[in-house]
Amino acid sequence: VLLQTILVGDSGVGKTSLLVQFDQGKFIPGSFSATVGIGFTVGTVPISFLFQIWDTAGQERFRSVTHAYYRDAHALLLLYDITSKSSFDNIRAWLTEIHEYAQSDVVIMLLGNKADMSSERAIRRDEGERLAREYSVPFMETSAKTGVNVELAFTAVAKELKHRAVQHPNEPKFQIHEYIEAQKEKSGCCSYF
Ligand SMILES: Nc1nc2c(ncn2[C@@H]2O[C@H](COP(=O)(O)OP(=O)(O)OP(=O)(O)O)[C@@H](O)[C@H]2O)c(=O)[nH]1
Repeated sequence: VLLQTILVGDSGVGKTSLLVQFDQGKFIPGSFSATVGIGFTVGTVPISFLFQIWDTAGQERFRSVTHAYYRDAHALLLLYDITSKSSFDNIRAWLTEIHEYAQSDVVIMLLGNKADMSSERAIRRDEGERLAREYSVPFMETSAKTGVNVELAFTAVAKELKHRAVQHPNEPKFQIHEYIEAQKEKSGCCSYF
């Protein structure tokens, strides 16, 4: 099964960095040149599902190019930057676009990236949580720099997709929210913030 996950969000929120951190376990500082068209990388996740990951360009002028890719996506990681109010405000616009172009059963997760930059924080954690609750999507803060919650974000999405794919009628439904909360407690993630 090939699972396509797309990272979506404004330019500079850290989509490419998050992908590199997940795929290679490292942070390469400095700016990547803005992704032109569609960046592409393949990574494996612990549950050995092949993930096909699209890293979409956040820049307005590339949007028409990316619409076509929403249709085939199984999951969307929607990113904002916790130091950028505009990237947070634009999440609603991204969600509108997602609802317009993506499959109705697409798995969506909201991520507040750059959680390591606490001194420049512009969006409180509970603001992210509230927005996520409003749209009934799971949420966590991540850092492509320190790696906090990066593995968890991708793993939770992969598990959700796997359970959907192999769901037996009598099996209890996978609860992505509960899974994330349990993992967060285990890793003590939240003391980072
Ligand atoms: N401190 C910190 N910096 C980050 C983090 N993630 C990304 N950055 C930095 O933010 C800048 C933008 O990151 P990119 O990964 O290029 O962002 P992008 O969303 O892929 O941007 P586009 O390709 O333009 O859409 C770079 O300078 C990164 O080094 C993070 O978690 N913490």
